[in-house]
This record gives sequence, structure tokens and C-alpha cells, in this order.
Amino acid sequence: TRSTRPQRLLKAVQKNATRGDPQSVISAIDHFCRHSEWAMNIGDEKVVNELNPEKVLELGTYCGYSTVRIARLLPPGARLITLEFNGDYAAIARQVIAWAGLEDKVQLVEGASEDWIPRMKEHFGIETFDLVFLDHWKDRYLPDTKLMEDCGLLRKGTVLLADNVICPGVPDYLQYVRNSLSYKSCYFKSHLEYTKAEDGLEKSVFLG
Ligand SMILES: C[C@H](C[C@H]1O[C@@H](n2cnc3c(N)ncnc32)[C@H](O)[C@@H]1O)NC(=O)c1cc(-c2ccc(F)cc2)cc(O)c1O
Ligand SMILES: [Mg+2]
Repeated sequence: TRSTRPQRLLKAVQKNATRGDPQSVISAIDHFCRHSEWAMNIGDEKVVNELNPEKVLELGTYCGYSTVRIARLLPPGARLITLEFNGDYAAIARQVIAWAGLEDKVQLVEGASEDWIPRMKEHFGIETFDLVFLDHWKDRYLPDTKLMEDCGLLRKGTVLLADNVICPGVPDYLQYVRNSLSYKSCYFKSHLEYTKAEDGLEKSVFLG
């Protein structure tokens, strides 16, 4: 059978990127997406701010592109936990993360966000997160944000960074973080990865 897009993305990484060099992995995936195929990553325009977080949670790993983008910026000892419920994608992402040499900073968990958010404390010994990157099914952003609040995983100053708030769009989530007194929210206009369509990131700081 014909290979899948994630499998072709992984091949492009193994062919064009240098083991242990995260930047070369990012460039290989950018090149693959921009010139050969479109994949649902955060694009090379949506730069993740230098927040210097110690504890990061990513919802929706896909092929691990944004995982590598974030993890390469983490200081020594910092950790990124990323959740992906599609086993095929998780298998690809694991190899992309390993190729970048970031496996000791990244913990990829194969499972659904709604099942694993309540287990962060007892299973990973996580008190609170410094940064959460929301990039999974768009109708899960709001329920999972409320779940993280209820599980006490957000602290004063935790940053929620939500991808695709315009395209495909997350209207219920935007309405919540922009009107809730518990968040200070701002929008970073960008483009849907590798296209001219408008998209953007919403950055929301939890006020406690
Ligand atoms: C949702 C996907 C990303 C991944 O998330 C995993 N996932 C899901 N729900 C859960 C969960 N509840 N727990 C754990 N993992 C979970 C999944 O399996 C995908 O691998 N991303 C997108 O769909 C996505 C789509 C577009 C896009 C834009 C314009 C178009 F015309 C079409 C598509 C752009 C983007 O930038 C995206 O990110
Ligand atoms: Mg996305």
C-alpha cells in the first residue's frame, strides 16, 4: 500500500536532517511541507515565544514538529509532555523526536488528553505547567482547559498557547479565554501553515 504522509515526512527527516540536530529536523519538515506536501504542523511563521518554561504540556503531537520546535528551546532539566491518541502518528513522532536527539526532554504519551490530564500529578509528579500548547481536535480546547483548571494544573502566570484559532477555528475557546476574568488573552496573527490563509495563535495567561 502507498505510504502515509507522516511516513513520508519521517523519511524526509531521516534523509535530509542530521541526527541530534533539532534545527535540521525543523528545516527538513518545513521543506517537506512547503515544497512537497502540506501537513498540519505549526508553520515556520508561528514562532513559539522564548518563555523559558520548565514544565510544558502539548496536546496533539501529530508528527512531532511543534514538539521539536518547543523542546529545542527548553533549558536543561526542563520537560515537555506531549499527548497523541493516534498510534500511527505517535510512532512517527517518537522517531522524529529521537532523530532530533530530544528524547531526554520529551515524554510522548500515547493516549487522549481527557484521560491523561487528570493523571498528570500522580503519574508524572507534575504540580503545575508553565506552558500548555493546544493543538489537538479543535472542539477539545475548551473542555480540556476547564479540566486543567479543575485539576489544579494551572498556576498564576501559566501560558496557554492555542494553535489554529482562526483556521479551522475554535470560537467557543476564544470566547471563554477572552471574556473570563481568569485570563489575560492576546492574539498573534499569522497564516495557516504554508498557505496564505489567515490563522493565528491565541496566547492566554492564567491569572489564578
Ligand atoms: C488535531 C490535529 C493534531 C493531532 O491531534 C491529535 N488529537 C486530537 N485530539 C486529541 C486528544 N483528545 N488527545 C490527544 N491527541 C489528540 C490528532 O490525532 C492529531 O494527530 N491537528 C489538526 O487537526 C490541525 C488541522 C489543521 C487544518 C487547517 C485547515 C484545514 F483545511 C484542515 C486542517 C491545521 C492545524 O495546524 C492542525 O493542528
Ligand atoms: Mg495545529
